[in-house]
Amino acid sequence: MIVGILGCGAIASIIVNNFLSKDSGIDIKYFYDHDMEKAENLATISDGIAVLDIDDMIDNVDLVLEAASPISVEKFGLKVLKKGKNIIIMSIGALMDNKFRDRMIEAATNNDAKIFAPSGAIVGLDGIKAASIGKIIKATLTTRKPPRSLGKLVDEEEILYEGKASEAVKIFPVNINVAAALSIACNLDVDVKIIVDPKVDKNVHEVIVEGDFGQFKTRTENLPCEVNPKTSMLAAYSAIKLLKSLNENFIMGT
Ligand SMILES: NC(=O)C1=CN([C@@H]2O[C@H](COP(=O)(O)OP(=O)(O)OC[C@H]3O[C@@H](n4cnc5c(N)ncnc54)[C@H](OP(=O)(O)O)[C@@H]3O)[C@@H](O)[C@H]2O)C=CC1
Ligand SMILES: O=C([O-])CC(=O)C(=O)O
Repeated sequence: MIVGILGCGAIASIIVNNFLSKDSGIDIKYFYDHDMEKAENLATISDGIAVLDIDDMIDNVDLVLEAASPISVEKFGLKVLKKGKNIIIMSIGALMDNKFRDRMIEAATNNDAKIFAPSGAIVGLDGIKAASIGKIIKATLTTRKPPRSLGKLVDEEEILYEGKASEAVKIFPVNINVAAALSIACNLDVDVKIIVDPKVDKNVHEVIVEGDFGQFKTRTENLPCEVNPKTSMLAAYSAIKLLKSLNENFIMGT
């Protein structure tokens, strides 16, 4: 499987640095970023090709791994699917817009392509997928990040946002994709609280889900990426695991 990466920042670097073996049958070969230098850096590490024109990537791959921004999904997502190529989307916030999500799913269906959304920086999506077979009644997300992860300078804990996920992804497009993942998996516009807290040094996500199965609560204390503290290491690892699982014959978890 030939893969191209859209967006050559923190997540892409972790993927490239943890995916050097080509034994998996997956070849991460093409790199695109609006900063050509970033694409060239990753291409050099992985003996790949940096492209100036995204079509040169899409036309030559089986799958595009988006690790750029919600805007990039809006800009290139349909194009990838209409060319019959699969896509892994990290910037899941783009899919909170129901009309856009439906158009993406329609394009995937009509062109025999697939859209994958990794679990990213939260835990519990496996249980939510199982729970969604019954009825999910309520889901909440509380995200607590250090000031540097949210680009804030504060001395004391402060609630930055309290409301629905659909609004949260508009206000914090590169900080709360996890709320979109949770909402889409639960089929609910979940309640979100975002707290900036100078006392924590990790990106902490607490998820509570209630349904006819019972209730669960998960708490992830994520180490932020060195190069981009907004983003947690686990998010990049989830993309790598999903990518590898596409070529595996034994699938664990829902
Ligand atoms: N699902 C989840 O749980 C998580 C999702 N994410 C999301 O994944 C995405 C990638 O994260 P991360 O690697 O940390 O981000 P980075 O900012 O480190 O890297 C993204 C790269 O993509 C580039 N880029 C952005 N938009 C475009 C575009 N339209 N066309 C070409 N290049 C573009 C950026 O350039 P520039 O900097 O110049 O804009 C940057 O070089 C983000 O949207 C982030 O919010 C992150 C963590 C968890
Ligand atoms: O990485 C994280 O902790 C969460 C994040 O940035 C996002 O959901 O966009």
